[in-house]
Amino acid sequence: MASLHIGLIREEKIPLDNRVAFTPLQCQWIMNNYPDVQITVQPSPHRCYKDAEYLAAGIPLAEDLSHCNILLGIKEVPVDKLIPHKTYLFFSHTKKLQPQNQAMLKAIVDKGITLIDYECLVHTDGQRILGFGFFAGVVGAHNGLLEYGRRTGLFDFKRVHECHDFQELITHYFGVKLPPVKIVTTGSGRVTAGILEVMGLLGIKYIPPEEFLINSYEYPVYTQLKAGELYLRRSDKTYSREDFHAHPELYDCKFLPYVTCSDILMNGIYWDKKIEPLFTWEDLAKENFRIKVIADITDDQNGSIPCNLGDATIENPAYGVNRSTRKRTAPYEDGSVTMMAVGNLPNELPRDASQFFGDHLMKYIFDDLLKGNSEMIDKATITLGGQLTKRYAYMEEYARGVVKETAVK
Ligand SMILES: NC(=O)c1ccc[n+]([C@@H]2O[C@H](COP(=O)([O-])OP(=O)(O)OC[C@H]3O[C@@H](n4cnc5c(N)ncnc54)[C@H](O)[C@@H]3O)[C@@H](O)[C@H]2O)c1
Repeated sequence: MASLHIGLIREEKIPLDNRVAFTPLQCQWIMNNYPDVQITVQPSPHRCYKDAEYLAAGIPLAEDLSHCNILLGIKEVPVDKLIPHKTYLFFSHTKKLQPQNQAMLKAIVDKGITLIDYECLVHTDGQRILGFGFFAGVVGAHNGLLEYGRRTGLFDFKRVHECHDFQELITHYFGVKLPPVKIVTTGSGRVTAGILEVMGLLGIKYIPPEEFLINSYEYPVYTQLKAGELYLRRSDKTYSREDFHAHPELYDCKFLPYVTCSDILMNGIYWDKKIEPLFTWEDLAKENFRIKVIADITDDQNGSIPCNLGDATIENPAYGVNRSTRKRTAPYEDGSVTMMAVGNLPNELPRDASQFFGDHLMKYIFDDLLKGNSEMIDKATITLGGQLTKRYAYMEEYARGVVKETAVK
């Protein structure tokens, strides 16, 4: 194996991200276990792991990373920070020809850069390898409960970002006795795994969907609706995963009965424009709409949750939506549903989110990255030395800077 020098770049996209691809201890482990690998960290005042923590772990800091062959970041890299002829790994958000990143991809081509996109790294069954969904689910579930507690005045939680890390958050759950709240969760991916983690930590009892629909409980309970329980093909009332993914427009959504028997909705299901929303504005305005708080972790504006009117912030994660006027209100106003909708939830637990990410990077990607000649890496390589690879040839006009009206956001 040839010797390799990895650089961890400082996040520069505004708003500044606090996550990182490898923690100090992960860097130390790599340097101890891979004698041919060196790591250098670009100093950063806003990274969740401080420069001093990298130094304490024996990882050198340097502003200039021009000696590194591979540069690892998280978010898009500003054009003027891209170093020519390097190999970069980060979430580029370019494969759907997103207009906001077109200039960056053009610069990547012009500067002869190799771009490997984390989002395109998949297992052989097509499942994405890297993502931050689990901690989005943890933070979203916590925030959903917190908003319910504040809305009803029944209990209060500390904010997640005021905790050092997940371990500290868990200590705040000791001895918490929640009121008899009914929580409906959707999805089965990483986000939902994070939601279920919080349900488990708080001792909230799982109830199967069919029982949840008809029963009341004197203790807190939740149910989980996976896609197969939420969507049925209109023609024959069946569900097949492949068919649903290929033809979601042929499926009806079966969520409606749950709006009348749930207090909190925690939404973690994948959505796109062809998939029916969970309910309509008309349903929201009805007397029997019982849900008081929606933690929309999936967080598509006007998406699976029609009353998602856009993002709130980590500082103020919730707003209200008046059920009749459909207007944004203060979070807990009478006649409104409380919406918790934040697009960067993992940034509330950046140390854990980074560690989780780095673990998966080490486990599933690192060896392929070092040895080269990897199909998995090839599939995620958008540009090689500034040339679009065959798989991404459809981006040719976009990469040249040609503006098309069909591009998606
Ligand atoms: N608010 C935030 O901070 C935040 C953070 C991370 C993820 N998210 C969002 O949460 C949602 C879920 O993320 P996740 O990490 O759990 O995803 P995941 O990749 O772990 O799971 C997605 C699930 O959707 C299914 N799916 C994939 N493609 C599909 C298709 N074309 N049609 C129907 N179903 C499909 C998969 O089978 C899988 O079960 C996504 O929309 C994601 O963008 C939000």
